[in-house]
Amino acid sequence: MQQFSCFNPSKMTVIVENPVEDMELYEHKKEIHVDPDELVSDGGFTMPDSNAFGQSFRDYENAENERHQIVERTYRLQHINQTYDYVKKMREEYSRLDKAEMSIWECCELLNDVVDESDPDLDEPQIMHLLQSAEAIRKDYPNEDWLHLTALIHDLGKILLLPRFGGLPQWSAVGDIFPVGCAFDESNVHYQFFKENPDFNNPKYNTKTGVYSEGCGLSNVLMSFGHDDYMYLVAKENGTTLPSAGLFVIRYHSFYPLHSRGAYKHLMNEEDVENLKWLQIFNKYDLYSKSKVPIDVEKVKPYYLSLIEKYFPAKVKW
Ligand SMILES: O[C@H]1[C@H](O)[C@@H](O)[C@H](O)[C@@H](O)[C@H]1O
Ligand SMILES: [Fe+2]
Ligand SMILES: [Fe+2]
Repeated sequence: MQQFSCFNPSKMTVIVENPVEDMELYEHKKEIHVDPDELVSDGGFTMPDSNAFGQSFRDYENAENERHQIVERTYRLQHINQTYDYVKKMREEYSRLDKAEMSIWECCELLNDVVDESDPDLDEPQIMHLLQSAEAIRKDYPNEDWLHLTALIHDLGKILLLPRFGGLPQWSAVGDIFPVGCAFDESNVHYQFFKENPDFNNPKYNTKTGVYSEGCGLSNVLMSFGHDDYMYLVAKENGTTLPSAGLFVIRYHSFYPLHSRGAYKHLMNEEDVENLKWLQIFNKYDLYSKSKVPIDVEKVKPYYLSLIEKYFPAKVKW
């Protein structure tokens, strides 16, 4: 894996958004300067050669894999049903944040009841995945506490599957994400299922830029609705002080066609290009920390509670 090859640890600037401002406008930003010496690109965390089932990671073709059919069904429904209109409707509904009030840690605990049917690499409770990815990234980037917290919360949006949060179907909560309103790129997994999406043949939505323009910036692009966008909305609307790179990682961590295959780059603006470097770092820990090695929750809990207190209000609207 050469995911770091494009990461140039020269003096980096991370933009922090003022949470009360409309972030789509990218105004009123504070800047944090990160010391590049703190950034260890390959330290304590070792990437495994195969996943917890002894197979290669992200193998969507392997019919021997018993989870294969469940995963394929999820993607089939996702690709057929996630249309431009559907996404607009869901974003409106979930921007209201009227489902619950609870702390970030309470939400982590809720993830124990969530099963993700899009993931060929993981059948552990989701809370383990949160802690495994956070602890893995902490090993290599000990001083970037915002990155540890970003990892801890990146998948919390999967509560969308629980009845209290709308009990959404798997295809509207998990899996890789992609833009709607422009042509679906062939690098999406199980691309063939898009042919049954009503937008596939709609000339408004099926050209390379569709309803967007070159370099318009990802924040102006509607993404298929799921746990990434929901958690981004929750973090932003509750006034998190996480830097813009943290919000970007949360919002696009499932955008594999972009961060791992380089598709849709024509929609990015300069700030996206900067933030993508962090996302590509993050992805290594998100994907390759999925294992059967458990984390002692009680031991690490005080550390994560301190980060939650630093970056979030005590009660968060969901
Ligand atoms: O199956 C996985 C899982 O749902 C992850 O949480 C998501 O971020 C990935 O993109 C997806 O491939
Ligand atoms: Fe995810
Ligand atoms: Fe994840």
